[in-house]
This record gives sequence, structure tokens and C-alpha cells, in this order.
Amino acid sequence: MKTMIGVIGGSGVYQIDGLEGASWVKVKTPWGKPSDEVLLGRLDGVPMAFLPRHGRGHVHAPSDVPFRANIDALKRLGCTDVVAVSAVGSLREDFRPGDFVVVDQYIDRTFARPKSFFGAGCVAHVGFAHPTCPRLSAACADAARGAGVTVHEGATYIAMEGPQFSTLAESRLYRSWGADVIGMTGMPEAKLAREAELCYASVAMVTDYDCWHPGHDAVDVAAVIATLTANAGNARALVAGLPARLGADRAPCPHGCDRALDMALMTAPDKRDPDLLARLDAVAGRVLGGAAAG
Ligand SMILES: CSC[C@H]1O[C@H](OP(=O)(O)O)[C@H](O)[C@@H]1O
Ligand SMILES: Nc1ncnc2[nH]cnc12
Repeated sequence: MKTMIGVIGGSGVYQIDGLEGASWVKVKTPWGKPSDEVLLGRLDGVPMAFLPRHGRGHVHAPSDVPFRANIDALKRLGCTDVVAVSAVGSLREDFRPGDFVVVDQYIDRTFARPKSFFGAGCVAHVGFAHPTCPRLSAACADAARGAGVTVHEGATYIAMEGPQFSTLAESRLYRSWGADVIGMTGMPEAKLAREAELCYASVAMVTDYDCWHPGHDAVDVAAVIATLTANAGNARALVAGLPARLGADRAPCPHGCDRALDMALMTAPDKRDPDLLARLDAVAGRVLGGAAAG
């Protein structure tokens, strides 16, 4: 199978340079409009699709990001691997502003977003003990190291609803839970990527110490933007290093990300809702086959 890399850009990352034959394309999905058009092109011969999570000009608040449409669009375009880039606050001393963190666990505290492609008429429960793809995460960590960045591999991301930043009591609570970084968009993005059978990795760029650190001011947008601006080149270098590490040809995921739906569907075939099946054409076409095509 051919590799196609999807990149979801977070705050401060609204485009990527250096794609050959790049053009912004509109993608229609049964889940509404994605955050923006998708920038399609090739990097070192490997097809790539870039989608800015908040849209160019940062128009979508975290609670309003159309997560389902975004993941459907990347799947529909043929992406096999999705790298999510995010700005995060650090909840520990040794994760410093400017460092990159390859996330491998989440605590989901969001509550105002649709979190599944499935539901009444086609119920599914995917496994999520290991929410990110170890193969893709290792490639991201290696690419970040290659770019000369300090990288921490393995960390727990707490996803908050926002848009306000945390209170001091919340920040202390999340630290006591063992969370390492905090952001507003890691969920439900990672859940939806798993449902769509995509390999997914999360590269978090530390921009601040949230508000718990006695030696640092509480986070504000100016601090986040200042760190992101200083780091934009590192994010670009990481993305540029991915094609060489992933290769143009792709073996099945050794961790089963691309087969996540094999054991997940619960609703009996004769009880499935044809309208929902039709909307699942891209996400679950592999397991639903003709039924999803409508
Ligand atoms: C601009 S600070 C808060 C904002 O930044 C992060 O966005 P993303 O995860 O898309 O990089 C955070 O989650 C908030 O949405
Ligand atoms: N401290 C923080 N809390 C939530 N989201 C963030 N994004 C960047 N810094 C953040």
C-alpha cells in the first residue's frame, strides 16, 4: 500500500512550505465542512495532505473545530497516517517551552463535541488503550530529533474544553493526576482517527507552563504565539523529515491501527441504518463494503 501523510496543523501552523505541486482543494464530507480547504502536494515523492485545524486565520474555537469532517476528509483523500501538531501547556518542570512532546496517552475532559462517527443505527466500540500509533510516533520523534529539537517520547495529554485557560486549582489537579501536557484539541481528534482506522500521532509543542509554575507567569495568548513563532521552523523541519522515515510504500500497521474496526461493530447487519452507513463510506468502507457505499 502507498503511504499518504496527513498533517493537521494546530495554533500557529496554518500552512506548510515545500510541497511539490501544492494546491488547496475543497473536500466535501457527510459530516459537514472541514476546518478549511486541504493543501495537497508531494514531499520527497510521498503524497501529503495538510489541514489547518482552526482554519487559516484561526477561525474555529476548540469546541467548534469540525473534528469529524476533518478526519473524514483526510481519510477520503487517501491518507494512511495522520500527524497532529498542537500547542500545549506543560504540567511538569522538565518539559520546557520550545520542547516537542510525542504524546501517547490522553485524559479526555472535553464535553461539548461530537466524539464518534458511530451511533444509533450503527454502534461501534474501537479499542483505545493505546490511542496513538507507536510506529508513526517513533517516526515523528526521530524526525524532531533530526531537526535538532529536544523531544520527549511518551506523555499524557489532558484535553480540556476551553476556550478559557485553566484555573490554578485545575492546573494543580491535572498535575496530581499525572497529566504531562494540556491542550484543547487532542480530543476527540485521536478517537475519531482510530475509528477511521488511521495511524495517528500527536506532536505537542510546549508553549508555556500553564499557570501552576511559581517561577513563570500564567499562560496567555501572547506567550503562546511568541513560543510558536520561534518554533515554526522546527515544526516545518519535522514535517519535512517524515517522508524519508515513513517511505513511499507502507506495510500494514504492526499495531493494528488500520484494522481497528475488525472487532468493533455491534449492530446486527439487518438493524443498521442505511443513512448512517452511507455517511460512513470513507471512514468504515473497508469493513462495511457495499453497504456503506449506499
Ligand atoms: C492559542 S492558545 C490555545 C489554543 O492553542 C492550542 O491549539 P492547538 O491544539 O490546535 O494547537 C490549544 O489546544 C488551544 O486551542
Ligand atoms: N496552557 C494551555 N492550556 C490549554 N491549551 C493550551 N495551548 C497552549 N497552551 C495551553
